Amino acid sequence: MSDLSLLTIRDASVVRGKRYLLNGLSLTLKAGQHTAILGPNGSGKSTLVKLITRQLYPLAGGHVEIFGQTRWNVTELRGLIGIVSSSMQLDFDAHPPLEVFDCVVSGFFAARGLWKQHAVTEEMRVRSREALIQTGADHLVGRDMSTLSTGEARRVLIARALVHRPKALLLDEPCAGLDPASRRVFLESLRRLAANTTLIMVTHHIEEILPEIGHIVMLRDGRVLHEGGKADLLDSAHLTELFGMPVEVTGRGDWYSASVD
Ligand SMILES: Nc1ncnc2c1ncn2[C@@H]1O[C@H](COP(=O)(O)OP(=O)(O)OP(=O)(O)O)[C@@H](O)[C@H]1O
Repeated sequence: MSDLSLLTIRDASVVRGKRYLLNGLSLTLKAGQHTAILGPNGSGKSTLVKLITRQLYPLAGGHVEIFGQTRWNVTELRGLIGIVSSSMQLDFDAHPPLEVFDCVVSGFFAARGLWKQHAVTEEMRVRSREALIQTGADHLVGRDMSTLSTGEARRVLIARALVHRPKALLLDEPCAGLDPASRRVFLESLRRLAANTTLIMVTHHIEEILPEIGHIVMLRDGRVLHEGGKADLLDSAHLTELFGMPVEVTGRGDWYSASVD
């Protein structure tokens, strides 16, 4: 594992009105360190993702660094961290129609679909095909995005993020909207990606934490409540504290599950 910092956030606060969405949050993730960011509804997970994508900025004094860079543009960011959230999916669902392969290739142009001005090279096509194979979505080529199931569309969007060969993938609620069987199949495909890319999963379900993920960040009230190794943190006492009610954690092989009385 490399000691290179993938993400360093120091003393980041984000305020809306009188409310602190993030409250002096500090966090360092290392390259190669697969991580789950876990927290209840309203703990600040989406706000944290928006801070990384620069949809939001911290108050003065806060600091966000990605692979040692404090300034980056959107194009550079895609090569550093590929970001896929369930809300992004809505952008690709609607009109006009968008074919799966075009959706992935258009990732090179940060566009929704291909237009006359986009010069698609053979290398872009090769990389798009590779990315679709990596996520197990190559059989969907030819379909329209609006006809795909939630899980299928998410695989295509992850492939779209992978065309940039990012050093890390940030997956915001990657299993939202998936039934239990689809979720397990989808999680198995994410496990394969973990071999080549650092995964950062944002979730409120410990059932989604892949065996490959060893590092846990617990968010509550806009700050880091606990951070550390999976074996130390994924237990009933820590989850009860995190969610503010009795939670019973059970380990099943390399996976975990939680139940609430
Ligand atoms: N624009 C805003 N104005 C005021 N409050 C906001 C705004 N955006 C978010 N919040 C509040 O900030 C808190 C953190 O929101 P955020 O969406 O980051 O939480 P989350 O952990 O992603 O939650 P969830 O799991 O429900 O998606 C919530 O209490 C939310 O109501």
